[in-house]
Amino acid sequence: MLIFNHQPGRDVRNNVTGFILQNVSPTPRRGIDMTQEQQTVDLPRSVFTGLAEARGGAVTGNVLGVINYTTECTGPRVENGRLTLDLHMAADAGEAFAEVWTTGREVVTGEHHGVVYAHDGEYLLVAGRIAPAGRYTEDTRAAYVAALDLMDTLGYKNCFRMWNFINDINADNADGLEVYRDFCKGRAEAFELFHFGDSEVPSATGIGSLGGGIAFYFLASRSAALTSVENSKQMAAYHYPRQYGPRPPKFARATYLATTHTDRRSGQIYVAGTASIRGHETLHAGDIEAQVKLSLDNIEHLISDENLAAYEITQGNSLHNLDNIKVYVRHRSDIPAVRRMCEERFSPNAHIQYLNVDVCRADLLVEIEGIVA
Ligand SMILES: C=C(O[C@@H]1C=C(C(=O)O)C=C[C@H]1O)C(=O)O
Repeated sequence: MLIFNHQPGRDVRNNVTGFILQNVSPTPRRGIDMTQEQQTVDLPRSVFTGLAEARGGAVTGNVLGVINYTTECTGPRVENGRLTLDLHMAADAGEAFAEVWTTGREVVTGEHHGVVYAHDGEYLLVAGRIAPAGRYTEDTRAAYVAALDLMDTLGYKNCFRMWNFINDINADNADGLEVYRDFCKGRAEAFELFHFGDSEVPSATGIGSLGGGIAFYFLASRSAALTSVENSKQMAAYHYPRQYGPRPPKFARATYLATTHTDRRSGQIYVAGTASIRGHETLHAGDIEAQVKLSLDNIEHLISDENLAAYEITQGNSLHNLDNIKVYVRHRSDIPAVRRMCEERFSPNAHIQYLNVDVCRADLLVEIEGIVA
């Protein structure tokens, strides 16, 4: 059973949640384990490639997983020994691409309460899917619980990045609640069950998709050092006021991942989906160019030494250090203008994918994410 949904006589929520409540201990999730303080670990890598190349094994090294941004949502599954998830994020085959995650060690795959995973002793990739439904809170909670329980069970407690692809993200659910807000409720409840403090939630993307209910994939580490980073010019999403839904979106603006607990100069920065928001408000409704500019300005500030000083991180980053970039654009006709503006500010060597999907607030036209690697 690889898709979460409610069927008469089989209540995934009660099964999974009941199991968890007996097993979760209320200990802090993170914190420096002194035995690990000086330990050095490698950092995970991802590349964008064509679907056929990813399938044909053109990517060398140990593959943690293949995420296909393609024309239908299937999986997650283990295919040719690799965790594979197909997301419905492309209108046709010409737009499709694969994101391949690689690691330095041998990878083992498996399945746990409906989620599929791959791990190498240091990093865990876990993927799941929730079937299309009239309501999502309970299935989201159950699916997240399965994934978070897996992290605890296998010992990958440092979850540093989550991606969520939500079909009909701005539509109303069966109760008149926006689907995105319905999803946020289930996610917040799952984090609560696992005693995640607000500053322990990972960076994330919560974005529209073209079909398939809700699909997700998460990355977690066993011993890499992790710091959640906020943007001093934006309100932390987990503090958004009630007007944005019954439970706020629980994610960090970025996560800083380093090879040792003392390294504050050469880590990776996983930048969450970033939009035209200051404080908690959407700015420039209806103006695509102004929204692109503010999204880029937000990322530029987020990864700057000025913002990172609060975390004692000094890397001298600019937008030229961002790579593995995804730009989500609500209206296809806006893509040429968005592309031109992004190319002006990102490095000419950056790998950038443009996707035509809805964004989590009806007034947002664009959103951008990436990695300083
Ligand atoms: C654009 C925003 O949120 C979006 C939704 C997210 C989520 O719910 O996980 C994470 C980042 C963005 O994809 C925002 O609130 O700034």
